[in-house]
Amino acid sequence: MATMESLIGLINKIQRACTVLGDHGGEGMSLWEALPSVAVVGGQSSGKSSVLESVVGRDFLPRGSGIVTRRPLVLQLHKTESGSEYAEFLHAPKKRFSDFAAVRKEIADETDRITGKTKQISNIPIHLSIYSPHVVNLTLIDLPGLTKVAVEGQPDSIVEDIENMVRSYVEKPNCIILAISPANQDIATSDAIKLAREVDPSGERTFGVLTKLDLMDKGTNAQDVLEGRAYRLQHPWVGIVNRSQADINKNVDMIVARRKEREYFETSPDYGHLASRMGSEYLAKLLSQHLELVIRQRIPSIIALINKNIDELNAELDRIGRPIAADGGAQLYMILELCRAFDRVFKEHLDGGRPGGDRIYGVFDHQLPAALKKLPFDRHLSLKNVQKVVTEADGYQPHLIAPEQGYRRLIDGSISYFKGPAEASVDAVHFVLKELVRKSIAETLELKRFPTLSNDIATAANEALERFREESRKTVIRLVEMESSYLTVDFFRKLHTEPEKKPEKNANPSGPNNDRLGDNYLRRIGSNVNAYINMVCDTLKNTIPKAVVYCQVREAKRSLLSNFYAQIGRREKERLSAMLDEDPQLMERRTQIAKRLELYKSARDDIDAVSWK
Ligand SMILES: Nc1nc2c(ncn2[C@@H]2O[C@H](COP(=O)(O)OP(=O)(O)OP(=O)(O)O)[C@@H](O)[C@H]2O)c(=O)[nH]1
Repeated sequence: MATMESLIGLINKIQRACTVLGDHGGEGMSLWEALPSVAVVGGQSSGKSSVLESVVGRDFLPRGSGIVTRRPLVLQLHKTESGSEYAEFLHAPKKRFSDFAAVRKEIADETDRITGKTKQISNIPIHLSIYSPHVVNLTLIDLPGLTKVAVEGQPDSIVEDIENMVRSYVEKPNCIILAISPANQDIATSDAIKLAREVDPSGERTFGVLTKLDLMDKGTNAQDVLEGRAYRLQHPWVGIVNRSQADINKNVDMIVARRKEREYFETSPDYGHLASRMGSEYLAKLLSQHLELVIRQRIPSIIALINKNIDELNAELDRIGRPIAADGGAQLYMILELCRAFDRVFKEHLDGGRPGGDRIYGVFDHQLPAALKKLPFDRHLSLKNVQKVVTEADGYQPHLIAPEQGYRRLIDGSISYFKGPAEASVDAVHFVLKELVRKSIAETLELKRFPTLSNDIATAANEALERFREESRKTVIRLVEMESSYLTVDFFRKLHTEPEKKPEKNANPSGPNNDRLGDNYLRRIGSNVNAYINMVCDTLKNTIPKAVVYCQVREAKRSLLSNFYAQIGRREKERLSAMLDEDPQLMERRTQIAKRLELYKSARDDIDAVSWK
């Protein structure tokens, strides 16, 4: 069975972790909200600070008129076995305060650091731990005193602002409310009770504390309240006698004050019968016991919440990737793995599974045939041009049988038109591949966290594609030039054996010499060349795609990153780590997650250790 003190000490640990994590109960269910805490609530001058101080047993809270507490003070009391007392602030973790006057000054200064010297308030808590053999383990939250009027220099809204801030703490179901009311005021007018009733109507988490019993009018007493008749709460009321202002001015020691308080109750004719259940020491014990009960009830849900947080953080860590190894070999391995991941995605685009590869087929199936169709052979093989080319080719001696040179020039001229569509196919496929590289990088999840490496891969892949394009361009141009360099002889031989068509009736009637360069004759040359070019076109329509795929697509699949691999293999460790440079925001996020994980895990270990003891 866990001991009470270890349980509360444990909760203190978790609460400190929450503050480190900046988790002071924002949106959603935070760990902070899952843990019980004790908030001290009361009107101004109700004796709030005095109660807190006597529970702690030390003078340390700033005093003054008006609103002194302008930020919540989360006060964690740690009982030590022996030794000296000291205090520590979370915002100055290395500094131990053993002078409590300095603690008071630090609270005031730290308040001003956030709120400025104005009398504004802030809901960011100050975290103070006090280590002492004279305290019980307890976490208390001191809140600004509820007020009814704004003092000079404060906006009118301050009354409401304070009430809202106090309410934001006490309305949490895990908050135990220490409602301070002065005995010399009618309990019906108590600000603390009013607010407590509003947020905790059943009274199960409200502890009524009645201060200033010694200041009541002679002949009156607070038995009605303390015995629960005037205002009923589920927990018994505790009466307190704090130091008077005169005691404070005389620097009456806290220990002495406690003794005097004890004596007051023991000797009081009104409260003697209640003495064992009165006073600040009793209040501290009562609170600890109640906290133990609440914490014990909460352990399963706290563990569940921590586990949920751990799972979420782990999942996020998986998503953004684990930290990078420090040694060169491991980094090289990692780079190669990332390249391979990219390569896999890229190949899926080409081979199917991901879209994009089909666009290459589109180039061959639509773009190339359409471009071939548009070639201006009509113009090139028009009667006029045929005549011009044939005549020019003959020079000063007209041909005798067949215009051999004329044919060759017409064919050469026509074939050279194929270079355009051939090169356009090369370029079109190049752009498809380039786009696929871009897409593949974006789709390679593993690469997301490495913008530098992504860039390097993109550059290397694009350089390779550029080389393939050049090679492919040379190859398709060569294919076209091969067509000019040696013609298909059979085609022309066959032409020769075909019977000549009879000239049409209204054809050119001029003599044989004239007929040699007559329209029919030229038309025939044109149509022969055209037929030959059609045959070449059919061939190229098939061979250009083959060349393009061979030089560009096949190479991209085989060796897109080959040069890159060779380069990085030679690289120094420094340059490798530079390549694995991550997005700084991501690195920051990972560090944060790691820190949170560690805190949650240690909180969980602590809980496990305590709850199974
Ligand atoms: N005689 C006597 N005086 C008390 C008692 N409790 C508080 N006082 C005095 O009442 C005054 C106000 O007490 P504080 O403890 O400062 O009250 P507070 O609620 O913290 O007030 P603020 O800090 O202004 O919000 C001080 O002068 C205390 O000495 C008590 O039980 N008996």
